[in-house]
Amino acid sequence: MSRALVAGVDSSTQSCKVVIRDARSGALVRQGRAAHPEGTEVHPERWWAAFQEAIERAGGLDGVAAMSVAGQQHGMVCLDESGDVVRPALLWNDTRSAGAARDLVDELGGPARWAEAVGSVPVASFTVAKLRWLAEHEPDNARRTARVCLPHDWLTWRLAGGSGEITTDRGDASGTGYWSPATGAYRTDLLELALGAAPELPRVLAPNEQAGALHDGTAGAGGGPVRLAPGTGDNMAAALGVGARPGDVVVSIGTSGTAFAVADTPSSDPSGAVAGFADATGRFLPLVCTLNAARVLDAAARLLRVTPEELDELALQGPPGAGGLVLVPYLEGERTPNLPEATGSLRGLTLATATPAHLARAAVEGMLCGLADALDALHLEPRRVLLIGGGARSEAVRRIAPTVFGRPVLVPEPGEYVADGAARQAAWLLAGGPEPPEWTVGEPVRYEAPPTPGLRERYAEAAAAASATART
Ligand SMILES: Nc1ncnc2c1ncn2[C@@H]1O[C@H](COP(=O)(O)OP(=O)(O)O)[C@@H](O)[C@H]1O
Ligand SMILES: O=C(CO)[C@@H](O)[C@H](O)COP(=O)(O)O
Repeated sequence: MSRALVAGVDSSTQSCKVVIRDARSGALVRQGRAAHPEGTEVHPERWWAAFQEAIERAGGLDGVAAMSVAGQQHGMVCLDESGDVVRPALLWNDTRSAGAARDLVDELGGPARWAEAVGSVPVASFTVAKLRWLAEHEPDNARRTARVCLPHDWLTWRLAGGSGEITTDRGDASGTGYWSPATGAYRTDLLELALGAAPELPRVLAPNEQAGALHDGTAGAGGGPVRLAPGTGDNMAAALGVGARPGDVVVSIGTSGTAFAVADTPSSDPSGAVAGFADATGRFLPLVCTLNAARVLDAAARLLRVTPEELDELALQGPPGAGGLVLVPYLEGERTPNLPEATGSLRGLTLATATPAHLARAAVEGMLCGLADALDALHLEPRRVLLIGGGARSEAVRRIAPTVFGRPVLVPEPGEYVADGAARQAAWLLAGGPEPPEWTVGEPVRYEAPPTPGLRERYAEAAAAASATART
């Protein structure tokens, strides 16, 4: 009998990736990817087109028995009574809803009230803030909105034929700002506070509950329809894909930078730095997110007119600390710290530091300093720090990270850990049982180096100056 395969999808900010793996062992069989459009508002049909292209590049779904979709968190997908998309989705990195988030925090009585209600204090990224923006700026679209869901919910629903019930999971629901990880229930009062109405919300599935089946009649392995697992947010899927255990902190350098940990109990941080998310297994996922990660390196490479590999070489030629040159990487505003209107800045420019090597080094160090602050905000003493995401493919990032974090980092073999986590979720649907099936993840490579003296302090000063400018 042929072996059963599972497909895992990562519909993230910049692209859609598909992996097809053996359901039992987790061995990679084939994979594909396709780009998403630029910008912070995207019509969901563009994700669908990229998904289909990625599946085709992965050689189709032959032999696949179950599939699961992980997606970028928080994106606001509004549907009307007929299931048509009301307007392009506003993505997690669209900061137009910053004022709406501030208003919502005030209206509920301050950040502590939100942290208590839903585990997180909303900033521009959260769906709840985007819905308030919609109510204020596009009241006709707000009125037309009969259902609200998230990117992975919409793709899963579309795969099942685009009619009937929409579903979600605990992980992604926890990024809306109107679902509580601690109680496992929606706070429709907060949805109403934001939108002035309570459109229908996706049903929150248990971690290995079936979301439906592939609509187009594609027969799965064994002749039955391809079964759909609940799917989840991309960070929750990454935790599953990399096999994160209590005591691990995962630092992901994708479009966003995230630092997160698997926890047995819910968290709530009234400072707003740590989002108290749920994970994809029934546990919790405290997470700190920055808006500026791998694309800081893309921008530096563009400025210097070099390839990513050449940027790595330059950064590794530059002296630790970049001779005092500090790049504060708020290129898209920032989320943690919450400075949606901030811009990037360069400090410490002298004749000596005005070289490509110094700038490349400062870009890598500045981006990593933002993530070091994220790690600190978790207030954990991690057993392991695992580095993943597109930016972790950079040799300079791997070698410089320990000098900034002040601890060794472990880098798993480069891979698509979000899509892998989704595939593991699909395998869990097939296998049943209380825990996902054990898949072997290769031994990570350990990078170790002494901390660079004074670097974090200089960054803190430069970031404080950038933040003071943004607040005036
Ligand atoms: N070798 C590399 N060096 C530096 N950055 C890289 C490298 N490979 C990929 N990246 C960066 O990774 C980013 C994409 O990471 P990914 O985790 O796929 O993002 P997302 O999931 O948010 O779409 C891009 O900005 C890309 O430039
Ligand atoms: O908003 C968050 C986490 O709260 C982001 O991490 C998004 O989920 C987008 O992820 P990437 O596309 O950068 O992986």
